[in-house]
Amino acid sequence: MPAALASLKTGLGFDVHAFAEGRKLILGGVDIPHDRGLLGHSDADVLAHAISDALLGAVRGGDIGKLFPDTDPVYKDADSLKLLAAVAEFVRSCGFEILDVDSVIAAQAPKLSPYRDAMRENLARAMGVAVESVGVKATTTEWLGFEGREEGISARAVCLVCRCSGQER
Ligand SMILES: Nc1ccn([C@@H]2O[C@H](COP(=O)(O)O)[C@@H](O)[C@H]2O)c(=O)n1
Ligand SMILES: C[C@@]1(CO)OP(=O)(O)OP(=O)(O)OC[C@H]1O
Repeated sequence: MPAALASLKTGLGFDVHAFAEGRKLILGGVDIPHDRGLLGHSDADVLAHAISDALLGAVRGGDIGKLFPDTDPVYKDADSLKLLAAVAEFVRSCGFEILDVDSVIAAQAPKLSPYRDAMRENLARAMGVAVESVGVKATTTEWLGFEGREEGISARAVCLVCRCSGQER
């Protein structure tokens, strides 16, 4: 196998947060108007968390809770884009470059497509990659499951990273 191919790693991330009254709905760093927000120790940005876990998975770096424990008051109401930026730095410190990220949010409501590009721009900036390297999609679950009952939102993400130091790209 060519060395460049041998240095590619994939990552998968998944996260869920429940809706709660009196919380902001922050997705991909965008404050989205809605009657409820997501509950969490941090700002509960389920999309930023799924992408963080995908990146950590790719470099076998554990998961978001290992890096930023939800028992640590430092992360109370934390801006998850800042956590994602720290994860991206950790990925680079392991010798990997972030090549590509794709994601999907499962939410019955609200309609998320108007915020897609703002989310992509925020996430790309946080990770230090081009906006073209970041995909964000949304789907309902056709009223099925906890997302369909509007009890919460889930997000899934995949990424591709490359150990590029000293190798041809
Ligand atoms: N919260 C959501 C969910 C979906 N979308 C957009 O609607 C399209 C159709 O969704 P289905 O679940 O009915 O397949 C989807 O492809 C998204 O473009 C959305 O914006 N916000
Ligand atoms: C992000 C962290 C930060 O303490 O808290 P939560 O907002 O509860 O989010 P979760 O997805 O449960 O991940 C754990 C934590 O790392």
